[in-house]
Amino acid sequence: MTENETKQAKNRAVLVGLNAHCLSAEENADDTSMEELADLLETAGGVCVGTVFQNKDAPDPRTFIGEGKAAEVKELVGAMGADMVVVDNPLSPSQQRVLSEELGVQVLDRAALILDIFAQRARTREGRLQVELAQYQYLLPRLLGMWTHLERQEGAIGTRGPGETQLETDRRHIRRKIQKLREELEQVRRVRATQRTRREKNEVPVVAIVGYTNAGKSTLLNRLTGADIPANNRLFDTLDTTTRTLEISDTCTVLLSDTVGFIRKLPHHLVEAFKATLEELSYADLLLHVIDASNPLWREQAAVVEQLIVELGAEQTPRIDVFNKCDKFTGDILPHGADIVSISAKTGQGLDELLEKIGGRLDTGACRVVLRLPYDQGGVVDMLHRQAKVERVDYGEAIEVEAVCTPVQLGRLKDYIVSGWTPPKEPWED
Ligand SMILES: Nc1nc2c(ncn2[C@@H]2O[C@H](COP(=O)(O)OP(=O)(O)OP(=O)(O)O)[C@@H](O)[C@H]2O)c(=O)[nH]1
Ligand SMILES: [Mg+2]
Repeated sequence: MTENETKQAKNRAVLVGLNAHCLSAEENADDTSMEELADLLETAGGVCVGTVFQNKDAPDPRTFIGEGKAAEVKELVGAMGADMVVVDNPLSPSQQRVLSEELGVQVLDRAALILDIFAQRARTREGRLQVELAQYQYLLPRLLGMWTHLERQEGAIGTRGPGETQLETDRRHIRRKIQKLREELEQVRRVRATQRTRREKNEVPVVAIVGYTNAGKSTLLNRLTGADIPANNRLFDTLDTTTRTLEISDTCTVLLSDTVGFIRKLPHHLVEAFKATLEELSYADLLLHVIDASNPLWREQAAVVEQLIVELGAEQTPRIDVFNKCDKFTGDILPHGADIVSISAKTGQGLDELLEKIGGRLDTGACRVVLRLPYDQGGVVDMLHRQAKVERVDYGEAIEVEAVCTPVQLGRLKDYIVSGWTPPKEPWED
């Protein structure tokens, strides 16, 4: 066991939540968000040793929960031997500092806890850079209070005393670091953009799996493609995108991607930092929104995902709602419809129907076209043999191909199509 793990295993936390009329739903705590907070704590490697909940008209500007409640929390911290307090609501940097001083232990809010989990989980270079960027952005306004939590990751930051001049040096240091991380990320992304262009040239439709954390996204990808992505019953198990090919039918092969799970109150810095990864969603030809139907809160969870899809500019992308864990489902009747399917990624139930729907979504509007390709585009013919139904190939002045293609392929091949299909007019072309 490393020193870090020993240290983390010891974290005993008191959870605190505040419900106030004047706070938005995003900022408020309730029973279910407190339960989720306990799951998050466990995922981060801590244990919950007590919970304090407070109802109040408005948060206290100084201590957030109010002096009296702070005293109560302090007592509980002492009695339970806790070394950390986690507040479900977002705290301002100064509230976080004041609380930490009054309680005598480290105080985190939900955003900081999620950041910590992401930091533990990120595996790829891009993932790590994104988390680090989000951490520094979170840290910058909090430097005065010195966030001991981060010291574990960045020994250099926390080991110095927070003297006034030192503080300025630290701020400058962090701003430089943020700048450097942005540049490194830019570099990584350029490489990825090139890969994406190559993938698009290959004309394979991209299907992205999205959904609330723990909904079963990785299990589904594993089940469909025989991949072996870890799928554990904990939050944010997957942080890095994995892509595999999947044969839907004789004429249709797709790329299927697993993505990072969403959660309520995802820290803003994190959404910002991960935006580039998540923007992959808007390049997808189809989204599979995996919903954990066995969770009584699936409606709320699905709404969070919907909202993030909009925020990421992917609301126009066609979507199939996949109600998962139907082997465990005991509640009301689930919605059903053309773009909805119930499955169990665990038992395999409903997967044929899902494949059919994916195929249908990508195949509908398939039509027979004649293409004329210059000889230097011979690769397209190979692609058509793999991805579409080729009926005839003539090698004359140019290569003439008659094939049945899906709408996605048609769009991409439009420059070569000589008959059978005219690209739809863009609204501004009239
Ligand atoms: N009963 C049942 N359990 C399932 C099903 N699908 C997934 N699970 C379980 O749900 C838990 C989470 O599954 P994952 O596939 O890791 O979920 P995920 O959406 O990838 O989660 P994150 O990567 O954390 O966002 C695991 O314990 C799975 O075994 C299902 O159809 N039925
Ligand atoms: Mg996963």
